[in-house]
Amino acid sequence: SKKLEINREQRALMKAIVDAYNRHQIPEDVAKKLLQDQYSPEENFLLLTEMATSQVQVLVEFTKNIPGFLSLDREDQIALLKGSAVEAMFLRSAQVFSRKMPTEHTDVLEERVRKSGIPDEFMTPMFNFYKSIGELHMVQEEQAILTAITILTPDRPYVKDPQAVERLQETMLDVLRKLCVLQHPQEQQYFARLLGRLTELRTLSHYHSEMLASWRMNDHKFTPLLCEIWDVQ
Ligand SMILES: O=C(NC1CCCCC1)[C@H](C1CCCCC1)n1c(-c2ccc(-c3nnn[nH]3)cc2)nc2ccccc21
Repeated sequence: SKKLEINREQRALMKAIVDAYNRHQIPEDVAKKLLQDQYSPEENFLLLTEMATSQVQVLVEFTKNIPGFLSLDREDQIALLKGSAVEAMFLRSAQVFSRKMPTEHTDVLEERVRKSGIPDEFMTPMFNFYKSIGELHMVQEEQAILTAITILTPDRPYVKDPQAVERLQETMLDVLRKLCVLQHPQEQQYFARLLGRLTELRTLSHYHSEMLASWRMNDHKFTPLLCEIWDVQ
């Protein structure tokens, strides 16, 4: 039916976002590194800050390709990036964790992350989120559009024109809804489950600054970009 069909304009929008998402992959795959060796908390924290720093740079490039983003107020663009960076990091970590790999690799990866130096009390919410993302078996279009929807969240702090952001987010939500029906015709509520993950993601990112502070080590060093984005140091 007309209602459900992805029209030409939406197809172009989806292509722009997926191309940007694929173009801006994380350079060095952290999963490969973690599967190779067990590192100390200090080395793991350094790995996290390196990966997170490069992911923020990738996120900025990806965001610039979201149709309409660059026509938003400049300060609102910064507020949206700052407000979504931690969520985008956990979403990308979940996608790295849920990537198709032999079961024993997933088990080793989970073990390495569990023993990395992250405080135990955050393991449950973090892995619950990773597993709930994994169970969705998202196609890359869905992953890319979900990341764009996370960035285009109107109620981030300091956004001056939330309506303009809401209009862009609604366009993305409409494409994602149609895509979900097409990709997962059996699962009635797939789209709703997908959006439910964004609520879980926001909750997980509330723990973030506390998580960072309680890594089992002293002297947490950050890059200048992370100090900006993570409000630390
Ligand atoms: O590097 C990583 N994630 C990058 C993935 C790609 C985008 C940028 C982040 C970290 C690893 C760092 C080294 C020690 C183990 C975890 N990571 C995390 C993770 C764990 C704790 C915090 C955190 N934040 N604040 N305190 N701890 C953030 C991310 N979850 C992962 C699941 C699968 C694979 C890697 C994963």
